[in-house]
Amino acid sequence: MTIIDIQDMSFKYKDEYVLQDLTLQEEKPMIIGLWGRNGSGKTTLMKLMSGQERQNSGQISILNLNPYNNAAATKQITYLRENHFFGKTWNVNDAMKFASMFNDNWNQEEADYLIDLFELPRKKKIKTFSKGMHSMVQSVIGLASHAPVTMLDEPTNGLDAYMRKIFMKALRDSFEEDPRYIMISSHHIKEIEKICEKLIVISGHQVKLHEPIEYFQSRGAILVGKLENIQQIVSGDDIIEESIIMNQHKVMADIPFDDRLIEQCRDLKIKVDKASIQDYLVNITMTKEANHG
Ligand SMILES: Nc1ncnc2c1ncn2[C@@H]1O[C@H](COP(=O)(O)OP(=O)(O)OP(=O)(O)O)[C@@H](O)[C@H]1O
Repeated sequence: MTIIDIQDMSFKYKDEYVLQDLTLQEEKPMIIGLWGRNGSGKTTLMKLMSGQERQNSGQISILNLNPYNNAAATKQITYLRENHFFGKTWNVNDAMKFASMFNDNWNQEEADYLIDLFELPRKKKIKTFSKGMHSMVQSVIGLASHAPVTMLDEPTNGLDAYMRKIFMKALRDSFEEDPRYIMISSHHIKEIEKICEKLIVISGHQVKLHEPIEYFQSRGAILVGKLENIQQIVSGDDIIEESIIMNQHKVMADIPFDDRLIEQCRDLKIKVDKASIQDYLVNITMTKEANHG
């Protein structure tokens, strides 16, 4: 069954395109990461997929339904945006009651378990909560809703290291109990790489990459050595960052970091390391001019 089918979809605010001719297809449940630089359009994509915005052109189909203005579709979709709005006087119990009315698969037992796990006070007004506590309330709703398509926008925003760990485990446990399509956006790639099966990278108004997480874990090499030696291995088009340090050339290349590369570099006296996923992603989503300074 097709879960997500987005074809040549474009969306603009006033005259400015945020997403242009974007295509994305998903056929199976998974936890998937959504990464992109600030303003790349992650939130906008989630809003479109949850029917809160309408595309200017192209098609969006979620579980074979067009989500815009469609109650049947939105019942299957949970989208928790950053700084989700809660009523001014609401406490955690009120928020759960409200969320349960809009989610057919609501699991109150899981909500209760997560509220205790996150140590959230049930009777205090949510508006007095810290940023991290606010994020946790959103995560409880996101997970307890058990919607076939769940989207969490920066769910770990404001969470300390301990709570991030707890949240990630809760997310994994919830998914294992009931596999569904859970998309989480985050700037903390190191954190989401551990639980995501795939990663979507948004850049240049489109899905630039949509690959298994292993692709990112094996891609991106940093080479340091003589330029003429590096050029024997790496073509100019593959170079995504370069600099000169103490007469040595240092480049990051968009190539696989594997045994063959290590061997080639050894023969040519080039020092080679795997680039971090974070640095690799930043470089492949930067303009060429900015990277070659
Ligand atoms: N309501 C709006 N009106 C006009 N422009 C908007 C509006 N909301 C977002 N934008 C613009 O759309 C672009 C994409 O914003 P969006 O919030 O989707 O990015 P994002 O990838 O989620 O960013 P971040 O990582 O900073 O949260 C930005 O240029 C933003 O300024």
